[in-house]
Amino acid sequence: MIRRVPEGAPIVNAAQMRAAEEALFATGMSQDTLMERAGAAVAEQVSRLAGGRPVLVLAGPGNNGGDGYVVARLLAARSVPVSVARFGQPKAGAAARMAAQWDGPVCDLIAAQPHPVVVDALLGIGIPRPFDDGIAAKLSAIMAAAALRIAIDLPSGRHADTGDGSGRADVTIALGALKPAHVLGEGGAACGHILLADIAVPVPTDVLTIAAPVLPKWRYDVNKFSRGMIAVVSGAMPGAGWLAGRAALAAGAGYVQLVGTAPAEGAPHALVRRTITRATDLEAVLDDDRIGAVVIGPGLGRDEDAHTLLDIALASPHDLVIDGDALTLLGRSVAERIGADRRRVCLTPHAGEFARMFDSAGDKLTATRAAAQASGATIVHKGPDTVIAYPDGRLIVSTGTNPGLSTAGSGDLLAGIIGARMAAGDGGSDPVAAGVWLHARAANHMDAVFAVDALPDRITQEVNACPTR
Ligand SMILES: NC(=O)C1=CN([C@@H]2O[C@H](COP(=O)(O)OP(=O)(O)OC[C@H]3O[C@@H](n4cnc5c(N)ncnc54)[C@H](O)[C@@H]3O)[C@@H](O)[C@H]2O)[C@@H](O)CC1
Ligand SMILES: [K+]
Repeated sequence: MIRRVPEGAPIVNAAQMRAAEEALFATGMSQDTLMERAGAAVAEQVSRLAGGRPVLVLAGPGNNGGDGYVVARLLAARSVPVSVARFGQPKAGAAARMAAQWDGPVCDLIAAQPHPVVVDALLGIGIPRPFDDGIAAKLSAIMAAAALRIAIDLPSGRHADTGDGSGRADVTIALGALKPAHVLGEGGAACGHILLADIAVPVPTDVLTIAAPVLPKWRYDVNKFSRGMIAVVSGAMPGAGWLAGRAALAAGAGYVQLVGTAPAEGAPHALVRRTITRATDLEAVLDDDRIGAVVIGPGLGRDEDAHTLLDIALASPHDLVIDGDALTLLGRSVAERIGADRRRVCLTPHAGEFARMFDSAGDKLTATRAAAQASGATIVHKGPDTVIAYPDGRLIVSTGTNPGLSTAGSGDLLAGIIGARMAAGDGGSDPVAAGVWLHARAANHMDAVFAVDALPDRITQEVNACPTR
């Protein structure tokens, strides 16, 4: 499923969210005001999504439940048919005060009747404990009978920071900021579409969801080199290099050289083949200061020639996109060898490649950030949740993308697109994130099953639709 995830949205963990709320309370804002604000934002969305169907709000014991009581009251005020199923006694404070203001139909969760629309306000960013058997069974029956399940902040039972647990929703309305659970792994998928309710809580963070890029505007005297000249170093499986080169052209590069001892044949003819006799001949090809970026790794193989080609690419002064086999060849010595102190380097590992190069303990955000800081490279840690980490600590997460992208050749395209954007010059937004966005965005316009060969044309459409500056 392609999930809607807000672009450029802040992501914070539970502790950071609580600290942001506390900072606001310290300025004199009351918890009731904030809860009213959260409830109003959620009620607005629920009323739109419910389309007149009866709504059941499941209200838990904490502040998430408090939000639920506000939502019920505001929906009733809009004449939406709504009732509340209560789970546990609302805790003293804002939650209890909001519960006391609900004077509509209410029953215990265990006695709740199925409804077409269910609003899950049982648990939020508090640490969830598993529900006891009776409640768990009742909850799954209520959820199974619903046509639309809307979770407030998190599907109840999911841990905000890890996404672990068992809750599930069709739509999750995140309050104030996204949490790691909304974007990472199976937990992210379990949240369904994500909406962000702006409750005006300032959340300082350097972790954001990906956003549409701005591409650098061409100068009046633009030429094939200034648009971006890239060299794709092709190895034992030249088809992969061909895909990277084809995608680089599609993503706007002005001149793409496909270099190898056996480059792939076939269209497009704009792809310039530089067939070399021996791997060592790469040195002369890369001795060209018009080259804006070198892409190496797709289909490189791991034989002796592959080592030679990689050594020469690393010895060149060019910016690098390193993918596939080249990552495996670098392994644990990646930081020492890539020379990220004298050029831009982008590494594009999937989970297996990442584990061969870096310590992958901890969650994906933390591990990827540490790897970027240790290597000095920008890292695109691919997967259903792609995490981009910059050496300065910033993170960008791309998630919710068409799972049809999970096919052989997809990563080759991505390496080529990133290479093209890196070589396209400055002035736009970050070229690595731009590449990841274009790849995902193009895939989201395809059906579930598509051939990667068909993606480049769609990538070109996306490039042409991007604003420039
Ligand atoms: N902090 C604030 O001022 C605001 C918080 N908001 C809401 O408050 C939420 C966080 O509130 P809380 O910290 O109260 O956390 P929760 O609402 O997640 O509730 C945690 C409570 O549930 C209990 N609990 C957990 N698992 C249970 C189980 N299996 N059976 C029974 N009880 C269980 C815990 O012991 C704890 O008392 C946010 O997600 C958001 O929805 C919003 O109202 C905005 C303002
Ligand atoms: K919830």
